[in-house]
Amino acid sequence: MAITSSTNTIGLLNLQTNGKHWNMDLPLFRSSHLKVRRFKRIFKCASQVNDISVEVVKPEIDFKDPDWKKHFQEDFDNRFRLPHLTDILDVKPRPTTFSLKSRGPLGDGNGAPMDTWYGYVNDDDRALLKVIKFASPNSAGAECIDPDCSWVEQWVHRAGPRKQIYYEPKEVKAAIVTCGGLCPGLNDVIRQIVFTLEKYGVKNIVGIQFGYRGFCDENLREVPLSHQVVQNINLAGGSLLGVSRGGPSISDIVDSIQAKAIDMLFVLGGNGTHAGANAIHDECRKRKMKVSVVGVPKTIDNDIQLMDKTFGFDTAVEEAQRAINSAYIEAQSAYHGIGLVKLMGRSSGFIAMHASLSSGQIDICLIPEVPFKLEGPNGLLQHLEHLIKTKGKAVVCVAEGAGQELLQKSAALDASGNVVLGDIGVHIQQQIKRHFKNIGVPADVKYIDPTYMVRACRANASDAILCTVLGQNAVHGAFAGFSGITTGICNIHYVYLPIPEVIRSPRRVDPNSRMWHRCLTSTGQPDFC
Ligand SMILES: Nc1ncnc2c1ncn2[C@@H]1O[C@H](COP(=O)(O)OP(=O)(O)OP(=O)(O)O)[C@@H](O)[C@H]1O
Ligand SMILES: O=P(O)(O)OC[C@H]1O[C@](O)(CO)[C@@H](O)[C@@H]1O
Ligand SMILES: [Mg+2]
Repeated sequence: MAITSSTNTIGLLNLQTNGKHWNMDLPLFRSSHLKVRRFKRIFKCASQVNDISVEVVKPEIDFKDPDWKKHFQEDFDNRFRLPHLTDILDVKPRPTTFSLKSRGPLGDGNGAPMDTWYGYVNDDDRALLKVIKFASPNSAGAECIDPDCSWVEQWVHRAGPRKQIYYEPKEVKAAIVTCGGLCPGLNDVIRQIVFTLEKYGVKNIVGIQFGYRGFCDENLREVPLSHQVVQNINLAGGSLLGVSRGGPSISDIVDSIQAKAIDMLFVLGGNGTHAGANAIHDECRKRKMKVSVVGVPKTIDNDIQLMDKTFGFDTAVEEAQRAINSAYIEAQSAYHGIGLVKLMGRSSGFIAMHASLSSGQIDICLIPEVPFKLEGPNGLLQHLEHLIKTKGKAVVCVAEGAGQELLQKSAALDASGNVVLGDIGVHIQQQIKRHFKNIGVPADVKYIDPTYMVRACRANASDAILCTVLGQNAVHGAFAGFSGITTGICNIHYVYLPIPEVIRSPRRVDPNSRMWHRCLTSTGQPDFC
């Protein structure tokens, strides 16, 4: 596998097993050798893995250079600089039309900003990306840049309304598109984008139907959006505009943006959608178009880098918890009951980990980041046998991407090119039944797969607030003249980030993190190696 170079990466681990290629960041120093040893241990654990090769790309920083911190910070500032219309176009700003001081009963949003109102964000405002000072690379979850774990400030741009804007609101045509899978809160974000655009004075707002596909399918017309249209859409789950995977080429999408005369494009989606948004931004730049492309990260999997969480994740966890509760009740009420719940999480086990933690009812949590064995003295089945003997019941939660090496490999891809996973839930269910039959111990296995139920619901309170802030900030970012950016929450502050930095690789549960250790403490499960 080719090693992709990433300037945010001090080292990069290229790990090959007989069945799989894993390309992982060593996000920051954390003693490469320690980390390699740990990965080797983890991967040897998986029963199908018998060939491991590991390569660590040498750190690019020369820590002997007395100025290395300065160089690191300069490089960091460059990487996190937000692309702006003025990078390629000679456009001049004008005073903003957004002011909460100037709102009148008609809400026309056209009042002049008041100099005495301190509600604007300064372009030089920053928020800290990393807030823990680790004393040692061996501290749990440590991310260190150098072997001494020196403190290096990493600042990112604060999100919010600016005093100067780069568009004439009355002339703006803004479009919103939602791509990928569903996620609770999509409608809340659409609604806030529309409200905020109108607050600036934008009249021409449209929705693109069914993801990127809607740009080029003649049967899919633009949907006019206004306060009235979106007023109550947050009361239902799903997306008013529809979603899809796959779709037209970037150049066809940009042709369509040009033909439709769109000035601002708000893109709601996960890592694939953001890769698309960034490519659209690049192509618009190449064509010298005055277009702001702004993302709002959407994924119940919570697999976007650098953010505290993505919208929809909390709601998905809450829904998942209901399924776990049902599995628990079934297991408790049956003789030798075993409840098994499969949850979404293609390559990241955040939903499974958080739902296990929040329910407090899980004995075994299985995630893609931590391989496990079914058979043998340290295997999952042996532990289940022990739980049935000692507690009389057991509840297991498995993320859909976990234990894929235990299943027959398939080459199938979805329309976006994502690998179609094997059904680990069904496999584990069958193996548990077979095992208990073989040992002559009765076991009543109840399997629950709430997959689409956890994401087709309406956003809960905390997600609704997050969606509101992100939707508003997306509009502020576009009016400020940024493009190729996304908006998120970072250490409880709201920030703008350049898209490439958040999609370098999917965010995964770190098996060395305190959160995973807390989950293990809560379930009491052993390592299944
Ligand atoms: N590398 C890429 N470059 C350009 N467009 C992409 C890329 N990857 C995916 N896309 C497009 O982005 C859209 C959504 O991608 P995908 O289906 O992977 O969902 P996602 O945004 O990752 O969300 P989810 O979290 O639901 O998987 C699709 O229309 C797909 O064609
Ligand atoms: O069936 P679909 O729509 O392709 O979505 C399934 C995928 O969506 C996700 O929830 C990401 O949105 C993954 O966890 C899951 O693999
Ligand atoms: Mg994706």
